[in-house]
Amino acid sequence: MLIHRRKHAGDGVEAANEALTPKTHRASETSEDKLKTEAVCAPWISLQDICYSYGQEDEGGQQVPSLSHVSLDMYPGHTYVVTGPNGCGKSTLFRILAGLSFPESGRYLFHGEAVTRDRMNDREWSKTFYRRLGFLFQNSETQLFCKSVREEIAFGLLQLGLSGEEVQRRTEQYMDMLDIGALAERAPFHLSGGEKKRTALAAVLAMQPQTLILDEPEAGLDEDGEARVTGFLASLKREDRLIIIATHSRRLAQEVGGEEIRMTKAHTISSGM
Ligand SMILES: Nc1ncnc2c1ncn2[C@@H]1O[C@H](COP(=O)(O)OP(=O)(O)OP(=O)(O)O)[C@@H](O)[C@H]1O
Repeated sequence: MLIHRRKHAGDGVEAANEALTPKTHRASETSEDKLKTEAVCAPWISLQDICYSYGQEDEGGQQVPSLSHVSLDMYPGHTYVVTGPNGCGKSTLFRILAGLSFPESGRYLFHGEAVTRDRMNDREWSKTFYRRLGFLFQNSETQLFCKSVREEIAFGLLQLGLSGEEVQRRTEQYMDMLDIGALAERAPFHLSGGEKKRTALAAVLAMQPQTLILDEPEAGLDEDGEARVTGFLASLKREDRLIIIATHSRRLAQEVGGEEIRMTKAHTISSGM
Protein backbone atom coordinates (compact mmCIF):
# COMPACT_ATOMS: atom_id res chain seq x y z
CA MET A 1 0.00 0.00 0.00
CA LEU A 2 2.71 2.48 0.96
CA ILE A 3 4.76 1.46 -2.04
CA HIS A 4 1.72 1.99 -4.21
CA ARG A 5 1.08 5.43 -2.84
CA ARG A 6 4.70 6.41 -3.30
CA LYS A 7 4.58 5.16 -6.85
CA HIS A 8 1.73 7.54 -7.52
CA ALA A 9 3.15 10.48 -5.58
CA GLY A 10 2.69 13.58 -7.69
CA ASP A 11 -0.08 12.00 -9.75
CA GLY A 12 -2.67 14.15 -8.07
CA VAL A 13 -3.26 12.31 -4.80
CA GLU A 14 -0.93 14.51 -2.76
CA ALA A 15 -2.22 17.69 -4.34
CA ALA A 16 -5.84 16.65 -3.88
CA ASN A 17 -5.21 15.82 -0.23
CA GLU A 18 -3.57 19.16 0.26
CA ALA A 19 -6.61 20.88 -1.19
CA LEU A 20 -9.08 18.87 0.85
CA THR A 21 -7.17 19.28 4.08
CA PRO A 22 -7.44 22.20 6.44
CA LYS A 23 -4.14 23.71 7.56
CA THR A 24 -4.14 22.25 11.06
CA HIS A 25 -4.84 18.65 11.86
CA ARG A 26 -4.77 15.99 14.51
CA ALA A 27 -2.17 13.32 13.84
CA SER A 28 -4.19 10.44 15.20
CA GLU A 29 -7.46 9.97 16.97
CA THR A 30 -7.47 8.62 20.51
CA SER A 31 -10.43 7.95 22.76
CA GLU A 32 -9.33 10.96 24.78
CA ASP A 33 -9.52 13.09 21.60
CA LYS A 34 -12.94 11.65 20.96
CA LEU A 35 -14.19 12.56 24.41
CA LYS A 36 -12.78 16.07 24.03
CA THR A 37 -14.47 16.49 20.65
CA GLU A 38 -17.80 15.32 21.98
CA ALA A 39 -17.48 17.63 24.96
CA VAL A 40 -16.94 20.77 22.89
CA CYS A 41 -18.72 20.00 19.59
CA ALA A 42 -22.32 19.51 18.67
CA PRO A 43 -22.80 16.53 16.36
CA TRP A 44 -23.10 17.43 12.69
CA ILE A 45 -25.32 14.40 12.22
CA SER A 46 -27.75 13.12 14.79
CA LEU A 47 -30.00 10.13 14.10
CA GLN A 48 -32.68 9.73 16.74
CA ASP A 49 -34.49 6.40 16.88
CA ILE A 50 -34.81 6.06 13.10
CA CYS A 51 -37.08 3.38 11.63
CA TYR A 52 -37.60 2.74 7.93
CA SER A 53 -39.43 0.15 5.84
CA TYR A 54 -39.82 -0.16 2.07
CA GLY A 55 -43.39 -1.34 2.70
CA GLN A 56 -42.78 -5.07 2.17
CA GLU A 57 -44.83 -7.31 4.45
CA ASP A 58 -43.92 -10.63 6.04
CA GLU A 59 -46.19 -13.70 6.08
CA GLY A 60 -48.00 -12.32 9.13
CA GLY A 61 -48.75 -9.03 7.36
CA GLN A 62 -46.19 -7.12 9.44
CA GLN A 63 -44.02 -4.52 7.66
CA VAL A 64 -40.45 -5.74 7.22
CA PRO A 65 -38.07 -3.13 8.65
CA SER A 66 -34.97 -2.08 6.74
CA LEU A 67 -33.85 0.13 9.61
CA SER A 68 -34.95 -0.48 13.17
CA HIS A 69 -34.44 2.10 15.94
CA VAL A 70 -31.10 3.47 14.77
CA SER A 71 -29.67 6.20 17.00
CA LEU A 72 -26.28 7.74 16.38
CA ASP A 73 -24.39 11.02 16.75
CA MET A 74 -21.56 11.82 14.36
CA TYR A 75 -19.02 14.55 14.96
CA PRO A 76 -16.69 16.63 12.81
CA GLY A 77 -13.10 15.49 12.79
CA HIS A 78 -14.15 11.84 12.73
CA THR A 79 -14.33 9.06 10.18
CA TYR A 80 -17.01 6.42 10.67
CA VAL A 81 -16.78 3.11 8.84
CA VAL A 82 -20.16 1.37 8.59
CA THR A 83 -19.93 -2.39 8.22
CA GLY A 84 -22.41 -5.26 8.30
CA PRO A 85 -23.81 -8.16 6.28
CA ASN A 86 -25.67 -7.84 2.97
CA GLY A 87 -29.15 -6.45 3.46
CA CYS A 88 -28.59 -5.10 6.99
CA GLY A 89 -29.55 -1.57 5.92
CA LYS A 90 -26.33 0.32 5.17
CA SER A 91 -27.49 1.77 1.83
CA THR A 92 -30.90 2.57 3.29
CA LEU A 93 -29.20 4.44 6.12
CA PHE A 94 -26.99 6.29 3.63
CA ARG A 95 -29.98 7.28 1.48
CA ILE A 96 -31.51 8.85 4.58
CA LEU A 97 -28.24 10.62 5.44
CA ALA A 98 -28.15 11.99 1.89
CA GLY A 99 -31.71 13.32 2.12
CA LEU A 100 -33.01 10.94 -0.56
CA SER A 101 -35.29 8.91 1.72
CA PHE A 102 -37.03 9.97 4.90
CA PRO A 103 -37.48 7.96 8.09
CA GLU A 104 -40.92 6.63 8.92
CA SER A 105 -40.32 7.52 12.53
CA GLY A 106 -37.48 9.15 14.40
CA ARG A 107 -35.52 12.25 13.41
CA TYR A 108 -32.47 13.03 11.33
CA LEU A 109 -30.76 16.30 12.28
CA PHE A 110 -28.01 17.78 10.11
CA HIS A 111 -26.18 20.64 11.84
CA GLY A 112 -29.11 20.72 14.28
CA GLU A 113 -31.83 21.06 11.64
CA ALA A 114 -34.32 18.29 10.87
CA VAL A 115 -33.91 16.90 7.35
CA THR A 116 -37.48 16.51 6.13
CA ARG A 117 -39.15 16.00 2.76
CA ASP A 118 -40.51 19.55 2.91
CA ARG A 119 -37.08 21.01 3.56
CA MET A 120 -35.48 18.95 0.78
CA ASN A 121 -38.19 20.22 -1.59
CA ASP A 122 -37.14 23.77 -0.75
CA ARG A 123 -34.56 24.59 -3.45
CA GLU A 124 -32.49 26.96 -1.33
CA TRP A 125 -32.42 24.63 1.67
CA SER A 126 -31.43 21.58 -0.34
CA LYS A 127 -28.82 23.58 -2.26
CA THR A 128 -27.18 24.55 1.01
CA PHE A 129 -27.49 20.95 2.25
CA TYR A 130 -25.71 19.55 -0.83
CA ARG A 131 -22.99 22.19 -0.66
CA ARG A 132 -22.15 20.80 2.77
CA LEU A 133 -22.68 17.11 2.06
CA GLY A 134 -21.26 15.03 -0.80
CA PHE A 135 -22.67 11.58 -1.49
CA LEU A 136 -21.42 8.63 -3.52
CA PHE A 137 -24.12 6.11 -4.47
CA GLN A 138 -23.38 2.40 -4.29
CA ASN A 139 -24.38 2.23 -7.94
CA SER A 140 -22.44 4.98 -9.72
CA GLU A 141 -24.71 4.92 -12.77
CA THR A 142 -27.35 6.63 -10.67
CA GLN A 143 -25.27 9.79 -10.47
CA LEU A 144 -23.71 10.09 -13.93
CA PHE A 145 -25.65 12.14 -16.48
CA CYS A 146 -23.25 14.45 -18.36
CA LYS A 147 -21.95 14.00 -21.89
CA SER A 148 -18.33 13.50 -20.93
CA VAL A 149 -16.24 12.54 -17.91
CA ARG A 150 -14.72 16.03 -17.85
CA GLU A 151 -18.17 17.67 -17.80
CA GLU A 152 -19.33 15.25 -15.13
CA ILE A 153 -16.61 16.40 -12.75
CA ALA A 154 -16.93 20.07 -13.69
CA PHE A 155 -20.71 20.06 -13.24
CA GLY A 156 -20.80 20.09 -9.43
CA LEU A 157 -17.94 22.59 -9.28
CA LEU A 158 -19.85 25.01 -11.51
CA GLN A 159 -22.87 24.62 -9.19
CA LEU A 160 -20.61 25.73 -6.34
CA GLY A 161 -20.03 28.99 -8.25
CA LEU A 162 -16.27 28.48 -8.54
CA SER A 163 -14.30 30.45 -11.15
CA GLY A 164 -13.69 28.83 -14.55
CA GLU A 165 -10.00 28.59 -13.74
CA GLU A 166 -10.64 26.79 -10.43
CA VAL A 167 -13.17 24.45 -12.04
CA GLN A 168 -10.60 23.49 -14.66
CA ARG A 169 -7.83 23.10 -12.09
CA ARG A 170 -9.85 20.82 -9.81
CA THR A 171 -11.26 18.83 -12.72
CA GLU A 172 -7.75 18.00 -13.96
CA GLN A 173 -6.50 17.35 -10.44
CA TYR A 174 -9.19 14.82 -9.55
CA MET A 175 -9.16 13.11 -12.96
CA ASP A 176 -5.45 12.71 -12.40
CA MET A 177 -5.99 11.39 -8.88
CA LEU A 178 -8.44 8.71 -10.02
CA ASP A 179 -6.35 8.04 -13.16
CA ILE A 180 -9.17 8.79 -15.59
CA GLY A 181 -7.51 11.58 -17.60
CA ALA A 182 -7.48 9.36 -20.68
CA LEU A 183 -11.27 9.03 -20.43
CA ALA A 184 -11.90 12.80 -20.19
CA GLU A 185 -13.90 13.11 -23.41
CA ARG A 186 -15.67 9.73 -23.16
CA ALA A 187 -19.38 9.45 -22.36
CA PRO A 188 -19.74 8.15 -18.77
CA PHE A 189 -22.67 5.99 -19.86
CA HIS A 190 -20.38 3.87 -22.05
CA LEU A 191 -17.64 3.33 -19.47
CA SER A 192 -16.95 0.10 -17.61
CA GLY A 193 -18.33 -0.31 -14.05
CA GLY A 194 -14.99 0.53 -12.44
CA GLU A 195 -14.44 3.52 -14.74
CA LYS A 196 -17.91 4.80 -13.82
CA LYS A 197 -17.09 4.41 -10.13
CA ARG A 198 -13.82 6.35 -10.57
CA THR A 199 -15.67 9.13 -12.42
CA ALA A 200 -18.41 9.38 -9.77
CA LEU A 201 -15.79 9.43 -7.00
CA ALA A 202 -13.74 12.13 -8.74
CA ALA A 203 -16.90 14.24 -9.11
CA VAL A 204 -17.81 13.93 -5.42
CA LEU A 205 -14.30 14.39 -4.03
CA ALA A 206 -13.56 17.39 -6.29
CA MET A 207 -16.33 19.31 -4.52
CA GLN A 208 -14.40 18.93 -1.25
CA PRO A 209 -17.54 18.72 0.91
CA GLN A 210 -17.33 19.12 4.69
CA THR A 211 -19.36 15.94 5.08
CA LEU A 212 -18.45 13.08 2.78
CA ILE A 213 -20.71 10.01 2.58
CA LEU A 214 -19.41 7.14 0.47
CA ASP A 215 -21.44 3.98 -0.07
CA GLU A 216 -18.95 1.20 -0.90
CA PRO A 217 -16.41 3.44 -2.68
CA GLU A 218 -14.21 0.42 -3.44
CA ALA A 219 -16.93 -1.74 -5.02
CA GLY A 220 -16.19 -2.50 -8.65
CA LEU A 221 -12.69 -1.03 -8.53
CA ASP A 222 -9.62 -3.00 -9.49
CA GLU A 223 -6.67 -3.28 -7.12
CA ASP A 224 -5.11 -0.04 -8.31
CA GLY A 225 -8.42 1.81 -7.95
CA GLU A 226 -9.06 0.47 -4.46
CA ALA A 227 -5.52 1.33 -3.40
CA ARG A 228 -5.83 4.90 -4.74
CA VAL A 229 -9.15 5.50 -3.00
CA THR A 230 -8.07 3.81 0.24
CA GLY A 231 -4.79 5.74 0.25
CA PHE A 232 -6.56 9.01 -0.38
CA LEU A 233 -9.15 8.47 2.36
CA ALA A 234 -6.51 7.23 4.80
CA SER A 235 -4.35 10.28 4.31
CA LEU A 236 -7.17 12.81 4.46
CA LYS A 237 -6.70 15.07 7.42
CA ARG A 238 -10.02 15.12 9.17
CA GLU A 239 -10.33 18.17 11.33
CA ASP A 240 -13.48 20.10 10.40
CA ARG A 241 -14.62 17.25 8.21
CA LEU A 242 -16.97 14.32 8.76
CA ILE A 243 -16.44 11.20 6.68
CA ILE A 244 -18.84 8.24 6.65
CA ILE A 245 -18.01 5.16 4.59
CA ALA A 246 -19.95 1.92 4.11
CA THR A 247 -17.71 -0.90 3.04
CA HIS A 248 -17.26 -4.66 2.82
CA SER A 249 -13.51 -4.20 2.38
CA ARG A 250 -11.53 -5.15 5.49
CA ARG A 251 -8.52 -3.55 3.90
CA LEU A 252 -10.27 -0.22 3.40
CA ALA A 253 -11.74 -0.30 6.91
CA GLN A 254 -8.36 -1.05 8.47
CA GLU A 255 -6.28 1.37 6.43
CA VAL A 256 -8.70 4.27 6.61
CA GLY A 257 -9.07 3.79 10.37
CA GLY A 258 -11.74 5.72 12.22
CA GLU A 259 -14.58 4.31 14.25
CA GLU A 260 -16.44 1.21 13.14
CA ILE A 261 -20.23 1.24 13.24
CA ARG A 262 -21.46 -2.33 12.99
CA MET A 263 -24.93 -2.92 11.64
CA THR A 264 -26.62 -6.24 12.28
CA LYS A 265 -29.08 -8.52 10.54
CA ALA A 266 -31.69 -6.98 12.85
CA HIS A 267 -31.22 -3.73 10.82
CA THR A 268 -29.83 -1.76 13.70
CA ILE A 269 -26.49 -0.78 15.19
CA SER A 270 -24.92 -3.45 17.30
CA SER A 271 -24.93 -2.68 20.99
CA GLY A 272 -21.63 -1.63 22.48
CA MET A 273 -21.21 1.25 20.02
N1 LIG B 1 -36.07 -0.66 -3.13
C1 LIG B 1 -36.29 -1.59 -2.21
N2 LIG B 1 -37.51 -2.17 -2.08
C2 LIG B 1 -37.76 -3.10 -1.14
N3 LIG B 1 -36.83 -3.54 -0.25
C3 LIG B 1 -35.60 -3.02 -0.35
C4 LIG B 1 -35.26 -2.02 -1.33
N4 LIG B 1 -33.96 -1.69 -1.16
C5 LIG B 1 -33.51 -2.44 -0.15
N5 LIG B 1 -34.47 -3.23 0.35
C6 LIG B 1 -34.37 -4.15 1.50
O1 LIG B 1 -33.97 -3.40 2.63
C7 LIG B 1 -32.99 -4.11 3.39
C8 LIG B 1 -31.74 -3.28 3.53
O2 LIG B 1 -31.16 -3.12 2.24
P1 LIG B 1 -29.86 -2.23 2.00
O3 LIG B 1 -29.66 -2.10 0.53
O4 LIG B 1 -29.98 -1.00 2.80
O5 LIG B 1 -28.75 -3.18 2.66
P2 LIG B 1 -27.16 -3.07 2.62
O6 LIG B 1 -26.69 -3.27 4.03
O7 LIG B 1 -26.74 -1.81 1.95
O8 LIG B 1 -26.79 -4.32 1.75
P3 LIG B 1 -25.48 -4.61 0.83
O9 LIG B 1 -24.34 -4.87 1.76
O10 LIG B 1 -25.89 -5.86 0.10
O11 LIG B 1 -25.28 -3.45 -0.08
C9 LIG B 1 -32.78 -5.45 2.68
O12 LIG B 1 -33.56 -6.40 3.32
C10 LIG B 1 -33.28 -5.18 1.27
O13 LIG B 1 -33.79 -6.37 0.69
